[in-house]
Amino acid sequence: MKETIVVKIGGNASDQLPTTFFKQLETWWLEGKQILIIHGGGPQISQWSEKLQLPVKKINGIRVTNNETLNVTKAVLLGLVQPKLCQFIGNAGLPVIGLNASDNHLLEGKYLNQAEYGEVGQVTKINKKWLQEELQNQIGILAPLAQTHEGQWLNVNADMAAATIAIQLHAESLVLLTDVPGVLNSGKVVPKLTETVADDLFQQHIIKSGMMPKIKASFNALRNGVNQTFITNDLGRPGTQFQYVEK
Ligand SMILES: Nc1ncnc2c1ncn2[C@@H]1O[C@H](COP(=O)(O)OP(=O)(O)O)[C@@H](O)[C@H]1O
Ligand SMILES: CC(=O)N[C@@H](CCC(=O)OP(=O)(O)O)C(=O)O
Repeated sequence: MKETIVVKIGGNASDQLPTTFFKQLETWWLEGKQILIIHGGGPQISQWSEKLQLPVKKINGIRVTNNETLNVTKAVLLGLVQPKLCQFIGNAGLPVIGLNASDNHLLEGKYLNQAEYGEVGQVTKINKKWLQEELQNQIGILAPLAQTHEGQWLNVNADMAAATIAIQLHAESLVLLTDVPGVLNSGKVVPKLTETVADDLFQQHIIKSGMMPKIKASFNALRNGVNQTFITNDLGRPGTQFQYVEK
């Protein structure tokens, strides 16, 4: 079976993708790898929520989402962020398809903690067979939303969605592309990060906010069979590589 690479692009990163991003995608594509991109859009959702005078609240990097925020999230991710990314990648001469949870039951999910976060979920199941077929012919760009078995849409943190999907696809690598060159400690990138060191940086409040779901997602992926996980702002540089030590 072809090697699969899952790349998550944060909302900040998606507005200013460097040439190296498209070059690396092209290299992987020409090498015959399957590529799935999960896109975020957090800053864009916050911006539109503010314009619409809706509350913007995150707990540990997870957006508290009521029904109105859920509608804004769907509109922004599927109406603004995803088409723009498809356009950029298509303009780079690569075959691409935009995807969402409702395509052939692509992403099923369940509530994370409705009392705390509202209409927020985690991915529980993917339509792997159909997705693998789609990825044979084109690069997939998928939004981080899921649907419950009953059809209720859920907002999913894109880092967490990317990790679960990478696990279910038995991906070789998961790359979290963001607006910082890796996990930073005193202004320097930590090149290799174990869970013990990550816990320590978290206790010291050096790892916080949007970095928290990324750390959790990266170790979750490694624990469950993904061979390599990275956080970087440039696909040409490894940034921080996560190291899983079995306990
Ligand atoms: N130790 C850390 N190293 C680097 N970034 C950190 C750290 N702790 C918190 N952050 C924050 O995490 C942000 C990346 O998360 P986020 O804004 O959610 O990005 P994305 O939109 O790519 O998911 C960085 O811009 C930075 O502000
Ligand atoms: C539940 C939850 O937090 N969902 C995220 C989905 C988008 C996202 O994760 O975007 P970034 O990767 O750009 O942060 C949100 O509403 O912001």
